[in-house]
Amino acid sequence: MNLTIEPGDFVSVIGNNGAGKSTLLNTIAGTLTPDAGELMVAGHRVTKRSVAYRSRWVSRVFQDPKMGTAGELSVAQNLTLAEKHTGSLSLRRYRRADQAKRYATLLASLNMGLEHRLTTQVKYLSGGQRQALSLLMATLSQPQLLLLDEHTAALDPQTSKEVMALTEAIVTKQHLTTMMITHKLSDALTYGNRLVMVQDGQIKLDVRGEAKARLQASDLMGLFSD
Ligand SMILES: Nc1ncnc2c1ncn2[C@@H]1O[C@H](COP(=O)(O)OP(=O)(O)OP(=O)(O)O)[C@@H](O)[C@H]1O
Repeated sequence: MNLTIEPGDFVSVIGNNGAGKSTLLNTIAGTLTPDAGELMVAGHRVTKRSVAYRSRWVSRVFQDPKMGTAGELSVAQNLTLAEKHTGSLSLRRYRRADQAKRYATLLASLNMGLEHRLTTQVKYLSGGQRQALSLLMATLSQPQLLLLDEHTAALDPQTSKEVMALTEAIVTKQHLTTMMITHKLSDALTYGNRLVMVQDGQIKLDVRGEAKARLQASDLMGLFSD
């Protein structure tokens, strides 16, 4: 597979079960090391580097809302952890006294009522609230690459819509380079400037811009059955 993601790309990745989508994301994130080939992230050769090393550039939101947050910790404590991870001085230099106010402002932008739940343990949040928090935490550091691994698949249709709208808002506001695996063709068509279809470990289709905007679900269904 040879794939170059350009800065600012928002790529939807689709494909049949077993096509290789997760393997691709795992290889980029570093949970899988390829037998051959090379992987560059933000100009750095990271092929054999650990997940932790890459995490300064790469953030990930998983399908399972429990994966991106610490359930025993409060909403505020989770945000503090994410901030510590960013190493961002601009974020760190805020005084502790400002923290609650600043977190409330950040959380209010999610429109999930989380600004009133700062001291609530995350395990008591709904899946949608938890996934929105995961998204916020994953993007606090302004990552060079945001990986979304079917991050709305475990949510009900309405919440899934809300989290997708939130995703688009955050990605657009921060100009994040993003790869999103999804089985929802409508989401793949609606969101992002580029669509990649993976089949048998290869890129079967790679369309962007106008060509992507013209794509219909029926075009993709035809390719799935090829
Ligand atoms: N470390 C590995 N070494 C060799 N083959 C692997 C490895 N990990 C996964 N595979 C195989 O690669 C293929 C692609 O799997 P992958 O999980 O990437 O598919 P997927 O497109 O994400 O599917 P799904 O939509 O079901 O999640 C599968 O046949 C899987 O068994």
